[in-house]
Amino acid sequence: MMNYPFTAIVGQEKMKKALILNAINPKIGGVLIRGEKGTAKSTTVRALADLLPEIEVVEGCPFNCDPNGDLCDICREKKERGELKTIKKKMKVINLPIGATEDRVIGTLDIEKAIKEGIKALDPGILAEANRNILYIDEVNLLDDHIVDILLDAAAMGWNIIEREGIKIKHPSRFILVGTMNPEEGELRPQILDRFGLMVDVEGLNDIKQRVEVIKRVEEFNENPEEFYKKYEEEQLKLREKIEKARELLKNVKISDDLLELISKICIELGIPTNRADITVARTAKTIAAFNGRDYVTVDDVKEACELALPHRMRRKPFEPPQLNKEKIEQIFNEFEEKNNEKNEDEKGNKENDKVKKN
Ligand SMILES: Nc1ncnc2c1ncn2[C@@H]1O[C@H](COP(=O)(O)OP(=O)(O)OP(=O)(O)O)[C@@H](O)[C@H]1O
Repeated sequence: MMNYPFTAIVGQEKMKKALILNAINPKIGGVLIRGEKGTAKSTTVRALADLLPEIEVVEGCPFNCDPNGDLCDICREKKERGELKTIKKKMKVINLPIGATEDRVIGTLDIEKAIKEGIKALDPGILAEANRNILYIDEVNLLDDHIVDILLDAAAMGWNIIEREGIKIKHPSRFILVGTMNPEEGELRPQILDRFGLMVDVEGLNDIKQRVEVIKRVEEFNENPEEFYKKYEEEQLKLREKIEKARELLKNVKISDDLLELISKICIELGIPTNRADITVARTAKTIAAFNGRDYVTVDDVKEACELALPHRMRRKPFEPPQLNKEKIEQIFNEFEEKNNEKNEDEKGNKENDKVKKN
């Protein structure tokens, strides 16, 4: 069945931005989307598939090995023999259903065959498919604890490791974790919360015009998905190209030491212990700059990145919803801008003094 087009989602800009940023830069580390029922969370994640770029993978590899990155045993042998061929493949959204068993997630291993043939004895699971793709979990807060632990281990190491009766088989598994959840059905364990690069709170639309537009578009889409898609084809193409360009530009995006200091100051003053926070804010700010077609980061990019990367990392009591201390952040940004203005004034003054001296 055809997906509802991403560019036809009404409003919900923050959720759309967070997903796009991850498509540009997988190193951001995914996104957790929290919100009430029926606010287009799952529709938007599924719609992202159409916008995803192509990546280079080893031809025929069930784990989508990166020819220039970590390789599974089969690809490593091929490389040593000089037989490694690469092809381009579109990134995908891989669904992890809530009821998935451990075998389905990590794959199944034929032990007798594995002794002789190694990794060839593995029937790949979801973690294989998810390598270098988006791993999507709807209702991630309802996922079985045991499966959560498997995901956390794989995410921490970048490898899926299967140990059975003294035999150890592994393959690369670096996925972009995207989860959606309705907080009314329970909060998420802090360990998994911290694994998401970004977090977005989605609220239902409160504008009559926007809500009417949703009814019209969804009805039109259901009546004739192909026709509906055609209406948005050009916009989809434009956005895909913008993502593609941003991926190229990202390599050259620079961030000043002043802005790095600002990021760390914010994290310290908000009492966020993990350095992962600073790193993610910086990466996200660079990616926002690239999406806007710039090769340098601005204060506004940092501000937007903080709003996406920090809320779920704030200290809070157990089971309290994650929330950003917006006033505190605003204050730090104001101080930064005041200091910058003073610096600029001083520099201007110095230049004028120089002029006077020269004359
Ligand atoms: N802003 C929007 N733009 C377009 N369609 C929307 C919007 N908000 C809701 N919808 C439509 O409402 C329906 C419900 O959306 P969806 O299933 O994605 O919600 P959800 O947030 O994932 O909630 P649930 O957990 O109930 O599935 C879909 O048909 C979707 O297209």
